Amino acid sequence: MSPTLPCFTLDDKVCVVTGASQGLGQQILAAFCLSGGHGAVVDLSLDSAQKSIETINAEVKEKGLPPAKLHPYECNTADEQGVKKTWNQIVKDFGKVDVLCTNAGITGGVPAEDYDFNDWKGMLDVNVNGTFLFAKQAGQHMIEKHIKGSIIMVSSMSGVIVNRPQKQSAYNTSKAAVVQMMKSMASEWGEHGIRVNAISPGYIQTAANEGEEMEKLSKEWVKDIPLHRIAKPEEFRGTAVYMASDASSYLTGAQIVVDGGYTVW
Ligand SMILES: NC(=O)c1ccc[n+]([C@@H]2O[C@H](COP(=O)([O-])OP(=O)(O)OC[C@H]3O[C@@H](n4cnc5c(N)ncnc54)[C@H](O)[C@@H]3O)[C@@H](O)[C@H]2O)c1
Ligand SMILES: OC[C@@H](O)C(O)[C@H](O)CO
Repeated sequence: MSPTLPCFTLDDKVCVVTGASQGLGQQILAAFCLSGGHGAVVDLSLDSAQKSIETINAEVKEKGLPPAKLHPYECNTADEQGVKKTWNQIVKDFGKVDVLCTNAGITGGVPAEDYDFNDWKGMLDVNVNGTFLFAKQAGQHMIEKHIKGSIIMVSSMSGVIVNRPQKQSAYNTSKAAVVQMMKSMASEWGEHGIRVNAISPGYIQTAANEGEEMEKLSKEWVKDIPLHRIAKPEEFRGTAVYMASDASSYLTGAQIVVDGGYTVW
């Protein structure tokens, strides 16, 4: 491997990533493990979390790097009791947590005038409440154990702009809320040396954007993207490692929008 700045290392850091069975979350946890970290895969199914671990381990091995310690956890991030139980188990298994990335999220939407209230609440429950529940556990743990940790919230460019042409008011609202949550927690926990930041991606080639309808939409989306393409999930690895590591030791309360330029207009 080529040398890089030592401050980017995550040697022996324990990293929890929610929704890490696939897509962006899997790439973020893989990046942490390739940088020396260990971690927890939190997702809705134990089976998919285990498969994700196998994929990450295979890449770490292929690159000749030291093996990462990885454990799967089945947890709905919107379930308060489930989150507490999972968090306690993670701390029992690893002894501590240095990095949390709240990535689990759902997408989709219908015109606002037709939005079923239960669907609206369901979106906010996962994207906002699920983020809060995990961040709260991490904040408590890091304060109590005097860990100068890093919390990374996955928001979206949809928290900054309104996407077109698809109508997704609940999703956009949820992602804007995540940014304010991130800033609020950064302001409260800075005195403990805990940093809280957000990655706000543009369109990524993941399962969330697959299917015939999405194919059609993506032809519209690329017209507004200066780089003229949808991102690959691995293109967020660098930003995640930067935010998790000492490379970003003075960064808190910040949102990095990684969107191929979509929000320049
Ligand atoms: N794909 C994009 O274009 C895009 C753009 C901007 C932001 N994002 C955000 O990135 C994050 C990851 O998206 P992705 O594209 O990889 O999606 P994805 O659907 O491929 O993966 C999401 C993962 O989260 C898990 N998950 C969903 N709800 C959960 C819950 N309640 N509890 C635990 N796990 C849960 C899923 O099982 C899945 O493994 C989301 O927060 C999404 O909003 C995605
Ligand atoms: O499927 C649409 C979503 O991926 C979403 O709009 C994304 O967050 C990009 O803004």
